[in-house]
Amino acid sequence: MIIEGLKLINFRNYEQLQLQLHPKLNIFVGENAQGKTNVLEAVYLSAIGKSFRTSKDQEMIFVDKHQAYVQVKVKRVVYENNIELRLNVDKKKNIKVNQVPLLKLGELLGNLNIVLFSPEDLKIIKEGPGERRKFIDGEISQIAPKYYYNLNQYNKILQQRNKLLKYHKGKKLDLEVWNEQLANIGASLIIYRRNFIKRIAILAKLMHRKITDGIETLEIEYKSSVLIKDHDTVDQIRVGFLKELNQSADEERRRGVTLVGPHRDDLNFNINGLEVKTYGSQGQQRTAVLSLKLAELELIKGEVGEYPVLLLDDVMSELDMKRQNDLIYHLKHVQTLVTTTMLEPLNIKNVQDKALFRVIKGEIGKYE
Ligand SMILES: Nc1ncnc2c1ncn2[C@@H]1O[C@H](COP(=O)(O)OP(=O)(O)OP(=O)(O)O)[C@@H](O)[C@H]1O
Repeated sequence: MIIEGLKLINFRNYEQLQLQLHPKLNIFVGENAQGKTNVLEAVYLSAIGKSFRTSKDQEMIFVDKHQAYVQVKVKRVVYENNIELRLNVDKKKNIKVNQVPLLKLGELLGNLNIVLFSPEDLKIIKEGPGERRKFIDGEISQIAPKYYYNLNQYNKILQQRNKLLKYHKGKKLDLEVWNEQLANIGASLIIYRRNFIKRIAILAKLMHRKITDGIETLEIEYKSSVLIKDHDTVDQIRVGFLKELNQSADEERRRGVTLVGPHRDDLNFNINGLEVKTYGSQGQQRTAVLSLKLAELELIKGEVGEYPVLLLDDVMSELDMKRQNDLIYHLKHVQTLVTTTMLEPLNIKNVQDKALFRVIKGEIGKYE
């Protein structure tokens, strides 16, 4: 799929922008704080319904204005999607796809698939399990909106269960009904995660092998908080989950919080048997994330039948020549939006299919 055009009104530092995109490589060049990332943010918003930089929609509205408008025209193999978002200062945002207003944010997912690679993604490797869960949830939600719905349900049940535990901390409490609900929906999340991680792990291993000329083996492993076996069915997982909730009941009462479940899952990244977070060099960590991102492209292609749009925010110039070449090789069939402060470090001389844009103070023109 490709984005044909983008229109912004009062979005971040763009008062008015109408942009035609190239079907392959689009490079946005500009000094710091000119509005390069804002363009990627608008695209991300049209795909996911949220920003990757802020949880407050209001921050994306041009200061002192009341509404921001974002329109993205997506061309897919057999149909087109016209996505429109209106962010409002004092009420919820409105989203339309092909003129039809959406009732829930989840309905937007899948209309435009994207993969974002930004310096922040190193957090997936370097920081706590919450970052890795955010990654898993974001990726699965894009290809399986049912997962997004289940995840929201799970979080609601979890929140209420935690409230009860906290309120009755140290006291006896009957949680049977809550446990049943948590285990039911939690088991389905675990199955989705197990399958997704299995698939992305295979693809990322292949990518990483190629990028490192076969020297490094990247393994990604699902560390489920609930004890599961490889071929457990959803029902077996549900039963196991319930058992663990019962076993940890006393501890939960003491601590006033839910101790078992997908909200405590994690991922392990190993290179040649060593944990990347602890033993990997900066370069290895960056390459592991690159492999993961390339794997995502392939996984989405396998799932929806088309490559997603790739957003590279300020990461290209951080890669060495070999890795840039590997990346560009993989992008032959993928529409890509790249931001950079300088063109020189980018190894793109041999890439014919491209458009260069110059970004200055919320205006975009041809790069001359
Ligand atoms: N709501 C807003 N209204 C008006 N301007 C805004 C708003 N939010 C951000 N900006 C402006 O947008 C600019 C930052 O844009 P952006 O984050 O896209 O920078 P960038 O070109 O990617 O820079 P860098 O290379 O530093 O990452 C800043 O000048 C900032 O003041």
